[in-house]
Amino acid sequence: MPVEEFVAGWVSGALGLVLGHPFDTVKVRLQTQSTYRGIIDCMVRTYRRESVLGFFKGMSFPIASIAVVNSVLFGVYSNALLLLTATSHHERRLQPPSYTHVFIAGCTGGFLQAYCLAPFDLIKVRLQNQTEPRARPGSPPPRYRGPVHCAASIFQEEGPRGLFRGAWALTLRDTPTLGIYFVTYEWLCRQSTPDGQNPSSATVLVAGGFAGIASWVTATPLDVVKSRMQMAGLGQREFQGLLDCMVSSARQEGLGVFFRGLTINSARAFPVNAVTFLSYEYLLHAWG
Ligand SMILES: CN(C)C(=N)NCCC[C@H](N)C(=O)O
Repeated sequence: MPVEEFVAGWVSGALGLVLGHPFDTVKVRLQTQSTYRGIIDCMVRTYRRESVLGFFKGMSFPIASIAVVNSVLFGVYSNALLLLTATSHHERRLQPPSYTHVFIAGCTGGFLQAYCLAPFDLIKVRLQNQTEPRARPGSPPPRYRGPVHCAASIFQEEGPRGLFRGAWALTLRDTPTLGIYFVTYEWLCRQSTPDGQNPSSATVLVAGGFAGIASWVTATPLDVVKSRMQMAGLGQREFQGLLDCMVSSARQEGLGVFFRGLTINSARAFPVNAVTFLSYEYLLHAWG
């Protein structure tokens, strides 16, 4: 089993993550808290109350976990294509796989990464939603003191299964949308690259960016549901399950609720995924 894809997936994912985390914090807050009037209001209030550090809350755990999550995604994707088409990454420029194979391999990568991602994503979302400024003498401490304390508290208060809160919504979000992600990327690369050649860096950047946008646009409704289910259990709203979360959110806030965070998600998706694909292709080429 080729391992380069796993390593390239890890490095490229980490670069994209640091770039996109501030946008991700604003998105999560818009999706789960109804107190903000929009993106700018959320950014201004976060900055005023928590300084620039507020945008980076909850980033340390994803950085640690991206090694597993992104390498599983890219590694499983590439190895699934190897199984389906009997071609390695380098051979695929001369013998491009069908879009059906790309979609199936992307869905497989998405499905498996969702299970690795679930507990890390839960902790990230819980920490991102803490709006308290950094601890000052006399001010009440935030509920979670950091990622390890957050994981331990969830384990104690909500049980081991609590760490997988929202995992089902996450799996439903990631399985088809990662198929869309890789199909969009492949399609855009093939449109602007002569047969048998490697796509240029500019093509990879644009195709990666639009692959990110296409996948996040389709992922946003289930992303909202996932974030809300992850925040349930904190003594706020409780849901009976995924369907209950969808129905009660739509009843109380209208159908528009499923598109919360769409703009910021798309704005974040372009640079994050442009950098992710560029570094992924670059590393595989360099090791080639
Ligand atoms: C729609 N979904 C779930 C994705 N496209 N996932 C791939 C993640 C890529 C990058 N780390 C990001 O956060 O955009």
